[in-house]
Amino acid sequence: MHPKALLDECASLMEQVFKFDHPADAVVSRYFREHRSLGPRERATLSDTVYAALRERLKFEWFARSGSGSKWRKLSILGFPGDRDFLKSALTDQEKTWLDHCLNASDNELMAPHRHNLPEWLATALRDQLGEEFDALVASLNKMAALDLRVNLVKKKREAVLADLRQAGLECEPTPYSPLGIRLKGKPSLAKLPSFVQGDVEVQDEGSQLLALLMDAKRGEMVVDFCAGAGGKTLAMGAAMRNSGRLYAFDTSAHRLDALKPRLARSGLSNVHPVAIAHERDDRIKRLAGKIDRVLVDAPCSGLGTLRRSPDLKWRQTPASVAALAELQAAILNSAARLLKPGGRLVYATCSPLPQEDEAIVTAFGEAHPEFEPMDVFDLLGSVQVGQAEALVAGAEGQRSLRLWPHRHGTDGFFAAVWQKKAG
Ligand SMILES: C[S@@+](CC[C@H](N)C(=O)[O-])C[C@H]1O[C@@H](n2cnc3c(N)ncnc32)[C@H](O)[C@@H]1O
Repeated sequence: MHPKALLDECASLMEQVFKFDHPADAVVSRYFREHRSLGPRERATLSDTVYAALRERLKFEWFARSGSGSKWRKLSILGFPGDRDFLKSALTDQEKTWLDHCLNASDNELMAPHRHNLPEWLATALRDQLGEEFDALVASLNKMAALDLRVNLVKKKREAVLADLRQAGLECEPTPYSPLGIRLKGKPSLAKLPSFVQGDVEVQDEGSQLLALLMDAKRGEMVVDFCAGAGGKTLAMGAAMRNSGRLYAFDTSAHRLDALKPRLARSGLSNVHPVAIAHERDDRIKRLAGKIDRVLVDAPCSGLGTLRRSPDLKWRQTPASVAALAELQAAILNSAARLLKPGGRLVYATCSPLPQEDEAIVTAFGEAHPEFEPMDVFDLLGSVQVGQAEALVAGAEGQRSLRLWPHRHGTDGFFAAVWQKKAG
């Protein structure tokens, strides 16, 4: 496609994504469905351009206050990836001069928001938590998340899969923390890779693997994944249970549970039972009260720990949306806790770094439920062969929680707390 036409396509997609009425990945997918003539390289350029503008929105919008042409065209010029000469062949002389001026602007000329590119409420919350590490977090959010795989132990051991992947020409290494993880170099396509097709591996961020490991689900148990979604953690737990016992995958979104089905088929697991529920107080859940060994609440959350993959979330979430999520999280955790039998384990997790969605929910739950004893995540990680556990936890000794950050651990930002229901 001619660079001028490609830039026009970028500007048109940019305008749609920047309405922020739907998740960016959904808007991009819809655009591609409606523009079938776009080839794979053009699609990659469009999506890289839009995601760059979402990541660096405040800086780009600041630059876009000067120059000529529409805002969407200017954001596209700034976000356009790759060969500058190719891009410049689509620009007027005036635009070329403007772009050079923007590219040559030094960090000192920018104000703090144009460097961190976060809404002020979120920048404040993260600075409060991280102090001097805030800049390192900001830098990490502009890097691409690595492509991590989890080995399906029902089918193969990690060493064998590493050998298969290398044989297939992929560069890969074991992940530093998860004993089941493999980190790939680059973003190779997996669709036709034998290890993927035959279910030896599943795509799962290393942090998400650690959450599933905290459940330590065992053979023959009754386990509930309360907010299973497309089943990233369900599949990990099903394999940990060695395809035995019963693992219920609940979710209010039947659509998301549908996405679990092809993954289940690849995995070879037959112990997973997906159930679409109406809400967290659904009658089907009440029937299981007091009968379950382990319950995972991977709660619906702001997703602000996943900004490397979904930078639009920082513009779509607000303090009000976070407050509404916190109410839902507390309600789900309270309902899910009823499922546990004495001695059972409850794990509450989010992919949010915000204390309102994490520690505040945990504290309120602990105060209302003295029958649940906090467990120390440091000890639990050690017992499931996770290395360097002291680097992964936060909070008071005896009841530490998991706290993962992209800049420290190379994972998405995750939080998890664990309790055991007291016997009798
Ligand atoms: C963080 S996502 C789950 C991701 C999933 N566990 C995984 O590992 O891929 C949260 C999920 O909670 C579901 N959800 C929202 N409200 C719910 C409710 N009241 N009860 C159960 N699930 C709910 C959402 O549909 C969403 O799929």
